[in-house]
Amino acid sequence: MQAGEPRNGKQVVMDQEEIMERNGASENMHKKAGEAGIIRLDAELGIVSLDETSGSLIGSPPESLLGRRIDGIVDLANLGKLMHNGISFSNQVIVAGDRRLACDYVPIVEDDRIVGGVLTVLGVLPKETDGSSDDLKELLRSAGAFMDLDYHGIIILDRNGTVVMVNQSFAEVLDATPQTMIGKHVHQAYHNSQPSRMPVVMETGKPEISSHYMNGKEVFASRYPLIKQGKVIGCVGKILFKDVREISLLANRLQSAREKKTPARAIAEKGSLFKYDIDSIVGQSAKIAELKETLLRVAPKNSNVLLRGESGTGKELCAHAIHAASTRRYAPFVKVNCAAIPDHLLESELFGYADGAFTGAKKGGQVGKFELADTGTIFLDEIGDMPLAMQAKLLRVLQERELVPLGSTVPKVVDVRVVAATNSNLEQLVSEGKFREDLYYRLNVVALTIPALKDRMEDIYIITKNFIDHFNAEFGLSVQGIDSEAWEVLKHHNWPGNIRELRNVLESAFNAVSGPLITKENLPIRLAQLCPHSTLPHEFAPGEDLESYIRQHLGKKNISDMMDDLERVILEKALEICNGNKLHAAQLLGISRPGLYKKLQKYPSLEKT
Ligand SMILES: Nc1ncnc2c1ncn2[C@@H]1O[C@H](COP(=O)(O)OP(=O)(O)OP(=O)(O)O)[C@@H](O)[C@H]1O
Repeated sequence: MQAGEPRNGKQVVMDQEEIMERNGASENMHKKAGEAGIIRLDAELGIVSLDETSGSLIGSPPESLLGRRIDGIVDLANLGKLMHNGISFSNQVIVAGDRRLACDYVPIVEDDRIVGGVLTVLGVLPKETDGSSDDLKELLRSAGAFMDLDYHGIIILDRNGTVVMVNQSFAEVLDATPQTMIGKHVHQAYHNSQPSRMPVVMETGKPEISSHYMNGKEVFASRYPLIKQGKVIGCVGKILFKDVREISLLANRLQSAREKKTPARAIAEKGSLFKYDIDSIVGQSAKIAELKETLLRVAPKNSNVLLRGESGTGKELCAHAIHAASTRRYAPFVKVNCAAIPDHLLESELFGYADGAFTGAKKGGQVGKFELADTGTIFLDEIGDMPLAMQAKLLRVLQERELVPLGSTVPKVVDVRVVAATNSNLEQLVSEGKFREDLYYRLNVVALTIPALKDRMEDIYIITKNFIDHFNAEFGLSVQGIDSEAWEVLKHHNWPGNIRELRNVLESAFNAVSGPLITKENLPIRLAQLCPHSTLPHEFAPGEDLESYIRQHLGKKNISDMMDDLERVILEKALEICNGNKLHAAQLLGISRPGLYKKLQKYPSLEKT
């Protein structure tokens, strides 16, 4: 259909009503419009129907407008492009003759195709705004198109201090709408706020950037005088940060990334602010590609995530990646290892305590991890080891989004996304009554299983290459790779400790390597022993006869080293019997969970396996 050609209004209107209902546009638009005029357009911006109000607001009888293109009747400036591209806007200005009209626009989409749109003419803007200079009017027309799309709040004043343009984002900070602000002097348009600095900026002609209290919030804003041929014609203000705390969070992160030499420095130089992000998950297997895709899909949502997988597979790394790909990325990421904290300290660690809550408590109390993670992400590692009493308290915080610090009666509201991880069989713990079923369902909203290294052995090459690069930088070496005999050893191992074990093996090889390639001799003895033709002297290993070990090493190793060998084997065996469950292993060994963690720190290859 050509522009200007009359249309069969009735038929098209009925179709569009139907489409609008489906798009959810109709009801909202009418409600919002009140006394406003409604103009329905087709895909080429031709007028399909319009009401009396639109005609009188535009200043022409409706029948003289029907069938014509809207951009031939009013000056849409850049808004025309948005409408053509199916982008909605609100409270933008179009010019009809000498009238400036405030308008909203919603496209109508059917089967992913833009079939038309609804332009709501909200009203004629007050005359005083027309006191702006021609230069300012021109600027406003071209500014209109981008202002509504800008995340930052933007406001424009004319030389008299009258608001001539303001976007949704800015108005939201004041709990207002652009329509209620436009036409008012800036001092009347702001409520519950510090007086605007923009009139001052127009007086001095000097831009300013500073924090400002608006509607009870401290924002960070810039203001620039608009100068044409040496004359101030208005002022533009922009809210750069809607909460000044965002700035210090960002600055702290940048600072710590700058200070650290490796690996955060390297990551920062790559252009990322985060310790780890999705690119830190190395692997080319289909399993890892699928995992990364899922991580990126769930990251922007706010749902709790449960990461499952054997120890050392990269659950913590994935938690970091989720945080870095979420909208919470500039807020804190706080990790809590539920198994490593003694039961009686866990509550105060998570929720904090008030002044004088218990004997020995710090003066002034202490902020808990949940509060530290406010607006960010809390990573609850080893959630399966959380004591039952604590599980009930955690559930309450997840449900009510508020916590009460130990010894306090005042609840605190927290906005925290929970990513939990476990290598325990939670379903079994639930059936044994050791893990609350309701908490299980709360955490299990999105469950992701990280594959074990043995199930994606094709990744071992690229992960090894990455660790070699990493350790070359850390050790100041230039190791080229791994010789074929050493590769045989790595490939025959079944990696119960997964990537963490591979990393530890390579780190220990870097301590031993003397040439360009890592050899079998540079690998830990217990690994090299797997190779059938090993000639290396062996260490005490599980299943070995204790007496023959002692005979072989007496006089070669001191007693403390031999005790360490023995301790390592005992710990390894206990963990194996308990399927890696540290709480059970600690009970079996007759020590506390934190005590077990302390011991495991002595043996890198065992730590957390
Ligand atoms: N895909 C990967 N690419 C590179 N490094 C990885 C990968 N997965 C894990 N790592 C590294 O392996 C080590 C162990 O990872 P991580 O701590 O995330 O494992 P985990 O599953 O949380 O372990 P645990 O269950 O014992 O807490 C870390 O040094 C981590 O950076």
